[in-house]
Amino acid sequence: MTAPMGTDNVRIAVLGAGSWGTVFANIIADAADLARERHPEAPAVEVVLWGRRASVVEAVNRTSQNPDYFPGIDLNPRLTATDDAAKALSDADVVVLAVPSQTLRGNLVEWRPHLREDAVIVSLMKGVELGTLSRVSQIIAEVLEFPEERVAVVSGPNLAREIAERQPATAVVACPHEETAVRLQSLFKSAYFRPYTSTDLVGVEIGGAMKNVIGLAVGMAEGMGFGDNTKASLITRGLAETTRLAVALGADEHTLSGLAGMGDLVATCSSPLSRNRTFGEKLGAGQTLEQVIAETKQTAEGVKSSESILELGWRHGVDLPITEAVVKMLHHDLSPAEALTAFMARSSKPERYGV
Ligand SMILES: NC(=O)c1ccc[n+]([C@@H]2O[C@H](COP(=O)([O-])OP(=O)(O)OC[C@H]3O[C@@H](n4cnc5c(N)ncnc54)[C@H](O)[C@@H]3O)[C@@H](O)[C@H]2O)c1
Ligand SMILES: O=P(O)(O)OC[C@H](O)CO
Repeated sequence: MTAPMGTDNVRIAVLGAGSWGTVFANIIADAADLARERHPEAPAVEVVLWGRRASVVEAVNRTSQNPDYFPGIDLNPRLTATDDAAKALSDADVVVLAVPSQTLRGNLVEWRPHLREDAVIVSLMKGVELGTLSRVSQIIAEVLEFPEERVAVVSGPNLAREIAERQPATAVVACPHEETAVRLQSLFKSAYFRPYTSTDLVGVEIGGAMKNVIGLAVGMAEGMGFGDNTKASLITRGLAETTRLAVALGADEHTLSGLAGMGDLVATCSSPLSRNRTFGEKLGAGQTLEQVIAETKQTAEGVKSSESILELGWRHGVDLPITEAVVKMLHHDLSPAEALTAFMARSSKPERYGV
């Protein structure tokens, strides 16, 4: 990896013009403007957003807004969009992926012929694939046959709406190859978005995927009318089971107390902006799964990933009681009240076990 993120101009394609893809493309464009303002000799960065729907693409190009997701919020005017993936990918040095985790494998097969062989791929996704139990970076490496130094992940407490409003936020850019993480960090650092680096891809990805499941559980507690003790208990024990699984998969325990672990868990479990928490809240308030799915227009990754994460736990002999309760409620007709009773009645144990 040389020119893409060195001194030459950079072309970045962001695939997925939904909530996070739109905002992340905007971060990159704003970051490039700031870099140029401070260092006029900095490489030029071109950002192109790919979306499936022609109406969204047309609106971004004509009005510099994405009215379906963020009406009234102005995006960087240098951001352009296309519904032609081949065009977006043509000559892209960095390809950022922001589609649902469960569709990614099929999307990548379609996009692969258009990708540059030396491109760097960055996942913004927070899920674990059903069936294969693969993390997103593993899907990318497998389908594209890319080496680990060209696959990275960005994760953290990043509720898209707040960052669309350019409120300050932080994140982690993870890649086993530190130099890649550092170069991406410099491309993504704007006045309001501060990425840190990590080489712990496993910890960062498991933190991101599991906080969605715990967010569903906390939402259910909220919907059932429970208060802050219940929610704090779920968050804290949720972090314990996230850490157990991540460490069993080879992660560094400390990653889970960082931004991609505790940070994201707190943001998701506290915010009405979280799709996962909101989804759980509606279930806890008594709506059926079908009703909530019908009302949910954006991706709530935890609904499907709860099942693959539970299976990962079984495969590695890791106890995931909150995840198990969420799976039973979502997919096996256990009521939130029954799940809570079963959770509270589990055998007694010391607070620190298994890690
Ligand atoms: N929204 C956030 O605040 C946020 C923050 C951090 C990470 N994430 C993660 O980013 C990923 C994307 O989430 P999002 O919030 O942008 O979701 P979203 O539902 O807002 O957007 C998903 C995008 O993927 C597209 N899409 C849906 N099905 C597709 C398919 N079969 N093929 C190709 N494209 C398809 C949609 O058209 C849409 O543009 C998720 O893994 C999510 O966990 C989201
Ligand atoms: O809306 P959610 O629940 O997918 O959460 C969004 C982000 O992942 C928060 O960091």
